[in-house]
Amino acid sequence: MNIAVAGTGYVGLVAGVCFAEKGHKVTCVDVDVNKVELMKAGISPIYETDLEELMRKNYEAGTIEYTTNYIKAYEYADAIFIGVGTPERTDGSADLSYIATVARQIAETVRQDCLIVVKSTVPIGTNDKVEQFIKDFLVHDVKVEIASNPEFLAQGTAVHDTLHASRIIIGTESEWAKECLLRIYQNFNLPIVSVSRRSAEMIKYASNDFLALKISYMNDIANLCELVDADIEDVAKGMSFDDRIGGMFLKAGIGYGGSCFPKDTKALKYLAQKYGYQLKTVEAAVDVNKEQKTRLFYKACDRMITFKGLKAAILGLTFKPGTDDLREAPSLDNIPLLLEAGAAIYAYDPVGTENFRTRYPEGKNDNGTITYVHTPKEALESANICFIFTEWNQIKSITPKEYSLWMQTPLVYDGRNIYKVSDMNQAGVEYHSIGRRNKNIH
Ligand SMILES: NC(=O)c1ccc[n+]([C@@H]2O[C@H](COP(=O)([O-])OP(=O)(O)OC[C@H]3O[C@@H](n4cnc5c(N)ncnc54)[C@H](O)[C@@H]3O)[C@@H](O)[C@H]2O)c1
Ligand SMILES: O=c1ccn([C@@H]2O[C@H](COP(=O)(O)OP(=O)(O)O[C@H]3O[C@H](CO)[C@@H](O)[C@H](O)[C@H]3O)[C@@H](O)[C@H]2O)c(=O)[nH]1
Repeated sequence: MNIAVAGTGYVGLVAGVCFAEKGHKVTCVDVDVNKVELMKAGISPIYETDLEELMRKNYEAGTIEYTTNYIKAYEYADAIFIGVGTPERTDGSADLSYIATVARQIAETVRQDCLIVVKSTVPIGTNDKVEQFIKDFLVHDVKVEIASNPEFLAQGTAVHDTLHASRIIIGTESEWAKECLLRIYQNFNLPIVSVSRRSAEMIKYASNDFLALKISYMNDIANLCELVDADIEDVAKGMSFDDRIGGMFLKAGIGYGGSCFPKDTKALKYLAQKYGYQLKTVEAAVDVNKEQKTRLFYKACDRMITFKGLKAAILGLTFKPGTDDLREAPSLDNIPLLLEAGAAIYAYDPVGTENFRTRYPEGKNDNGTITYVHTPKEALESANICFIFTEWNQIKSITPKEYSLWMQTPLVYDGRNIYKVSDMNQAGVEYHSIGRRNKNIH
């Protein structure tokens, strides 16, 4: 089929490339000229495993193209997928302005019957509004219908998650729309769950918020573990054997970040409030996460008399490994606090440094300074304190002994529970992590 995709971020670009890979003719549209030029040159504007290879393969085969010319892309498309952002507004609600812009552009350009598929995460009822909006502004006498097809990929594994998705959710209001989506996904050979549009929109939020809740629950239990001298890693392991609980997303740490969990929990909380309902579980997940993110910093404050002039090694800036994305990363909560306290920060991240530098330029920031380094060793050498924010392999491969060899004071605050407490203590490191008591400190 002839498919257009609006937005070439994590969702739009990966969906477009995978549709091309599965035999469709795809045109990816973005308003960002630089992104489009990069993609035409075979370069992915986002850091994702396997993406560039598939982009090049399909571009050379002529099954995918990139453009800023939405008119050409939309006018004779059989289906248009919308994958633009729905960021958080200051009140927690989802900003639908990008969706509205694309909807208007579609209404004014489509010249043949067309299925419009909303892949972006949108509040329940948005698809209805998009349909009405497009019909209100439709220029040509054609049939348009809206379907919901939320996306479940995770960053860092986006291509794999799309080609091997656990399920494809299609939310439609007619047999025509359903048949069309079934045809689009025919070659993916994946389980398809067909529901109403509103249920599909809810499945996305309910899934993300459940995972966020699971993480916050484990973080809450982890904090209690520290008080009662239990070990959260052992607790999670013991829980994971129960199939009803499952082994995934039980990892306690420095709180969830990323472009989705933080905003989607707040958006559902906001939506519930709008209907006069208090979504207490999700609210609790949000509250726990907020405190979790700076818990280690405040623990360090209890231990230190000052950060002024001290060398603080920061290992990991991105919200998770496998991505250069900094959205809602714990580093963004903690580094400003350390700078305010006067620390001399030496930050290492294998791919996130350039993005971080645009927000915090090298040199003096607030009362402190920040220096970006190329290796963990440069960050750790002569350091007085170390914070681990991301569990990159390059960071996991630092041995406990190296901390005590390289640092002036081997004092480590690990937000990802990378090491065994006993290994760190044996190596002479004062080690603070999440949900596990440092046996050397009472
Ligand atoms: N990032 C993820 O892992 C992920 C996973 C599942 C769902 N989602 C949801 O998918 C949506 C998109 O997320 P993302 O992370 O891919 O966003 P993103 O910010 O990475 O990309 C959005 C893209 O849309 C482009 N754009 C804006 N207006 C446009 C227009 N009028 N026409 C064409 N392009 C336009 C932007 O230039 C940008 O390149 C959000 O609703 C998000 O919640 C994201
Ligand atoms: O046990 C865990 C698992 C994850 N995290 C953290 O949770 C955040 C999100 O991680 P992850 O879910 O792996 O990454 P995302 O790319 O944000 O993907 C989530 O958000 C996407 C956007 O909606 C969804 O499509 C995905 O299904 C969903 O996993 C990160 O900060 C992780 O460090 C934990 O703290 N403990």
